[in-house]
Amino acid sequence: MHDVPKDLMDHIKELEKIFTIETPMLHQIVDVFVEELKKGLATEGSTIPMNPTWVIGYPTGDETGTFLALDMGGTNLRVCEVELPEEKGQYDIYQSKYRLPEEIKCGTGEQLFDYIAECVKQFLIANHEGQDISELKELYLGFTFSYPCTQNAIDHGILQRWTKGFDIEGVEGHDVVPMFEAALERKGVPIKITALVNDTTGTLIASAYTDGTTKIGCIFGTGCNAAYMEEMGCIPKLAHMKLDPTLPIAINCEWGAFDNEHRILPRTTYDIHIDKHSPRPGQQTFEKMVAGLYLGEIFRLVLVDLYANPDVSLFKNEDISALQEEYSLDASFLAEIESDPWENLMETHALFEKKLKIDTTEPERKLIRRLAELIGTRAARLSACGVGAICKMKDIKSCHVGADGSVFNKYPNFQQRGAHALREIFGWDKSVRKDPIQIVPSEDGSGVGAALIAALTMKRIRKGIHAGVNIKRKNSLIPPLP
Ligand SMILES: Nc1ncnc2c1ncn2[C@@H]1O[C@H](COP(=O)(O)OP(=O)(O)O)[C@@H](O)[C@H]1O
Repeated sequence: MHDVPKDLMDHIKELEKIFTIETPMLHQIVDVFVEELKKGLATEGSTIPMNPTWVIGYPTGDETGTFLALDMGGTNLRVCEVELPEEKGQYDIYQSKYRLPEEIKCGTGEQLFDYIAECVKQFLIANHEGQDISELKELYLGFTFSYPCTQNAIDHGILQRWTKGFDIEGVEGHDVVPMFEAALERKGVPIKITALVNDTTGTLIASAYTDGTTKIGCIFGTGCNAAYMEEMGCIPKLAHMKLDPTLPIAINCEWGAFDNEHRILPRTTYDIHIDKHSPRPGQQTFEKMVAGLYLGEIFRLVLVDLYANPDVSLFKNEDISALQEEYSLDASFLAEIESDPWENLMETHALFEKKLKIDTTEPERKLIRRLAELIGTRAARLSACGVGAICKMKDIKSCHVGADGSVFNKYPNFQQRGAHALREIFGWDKSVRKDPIQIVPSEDGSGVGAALIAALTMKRIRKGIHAGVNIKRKNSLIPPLP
């Protein structure tokens, strides 16, 4: 970068210092992460909640039939119909995508559930032409609701708190399943919610269905989270239930809350700013450093800060009012900058001109590119710490980690950077020809995974096997404990 003026070069160095996570820090973060995962298994209400999902074991292959899945992500809403045939590992999927309007994310619970019930209705009308939808009583739905819930049974979930920028009144502290079922009833849609599923658990189950070496499911999208299969005997907080200690149960970690106490993560002033100005300050510390929702905002805050710095000549004589708008850039903006193949970063020039009406110089673009790399690399390396921590805690020596989400699938080099960090965490050198633990693109967890979990649940119900603590919920499909 010999053509970059000294003031910009100095600031690139400063940014490198604050955003780089060196190998020793990776190790320290993993160690604290393991402690916190264990605390979550031991005690209710820990920082990392380690929520039992009541998904008991992996699919065996004899789950068959047609199931619905509804995926309420942070950005989109998707309705799927999944056919599971006789052959294990196979499926057919039909789906429609709907945008979640911004105003819904800050409205009321009734508005939210009415909106998604209407999407389900429209999907059924389109996919069951000629059929009366009020007759579709035999369809069962896996509801992928990817927000931290306390689950006492698989078709039950009390929302602990909204994440990913949602702030909908009247839902936190309530069971979301009856709220959604009431909305379906209002719309005249008679389907039953068989399972409330987190996208991470769906990813774990869907990936394990087609790849038996899968041990962890991860999401790197609007938010960031993971799920894995735990033995009941390793969950002290459920010991009072006196269930078979060998019973496998999927745990939704909700690891986005890691380090809410600020013990270890090297937060920059920009991370602190994001937290302070978020709807939930003090929560989701890890997520706010790695998830898609925040990467663009971290990037934007750094540029605004440099512009205001009299010692730096960045965007001088430019109108930066578009850049000053909060959350105006998302992770795809950084992904585009990192994908620019030209030495003079001419695509980045066009991007800034089009999106922000800023005419950039080549040295400015060098700083911009380096900043995007630093933020994207930090996110991938921190994400690898979470994967490393689960593997260390469970003494997993080799496995596939099924991963999904636009950041994982579309952000350039995210996968390679994560793999590199895992090599540093586990100390694999060049003599290890194939990484024993690999994060790989998953099957469709929120669709196929949720449908598989609905199928698994129906199989257990038909066999009369109870899963979950004794709850009294009107219309619950789960039989109470004998
Ligand atoms: N091309 C892209 N590269 C990197 N990140 C992207 C890209 N497109 C979208 N994103 C980010 O991914 C997030 C959405 O994640 P996604 O997995 O698509 O949905 P959801 O989390 O709602 O299920 C957004 O925060 C957005 O910033």
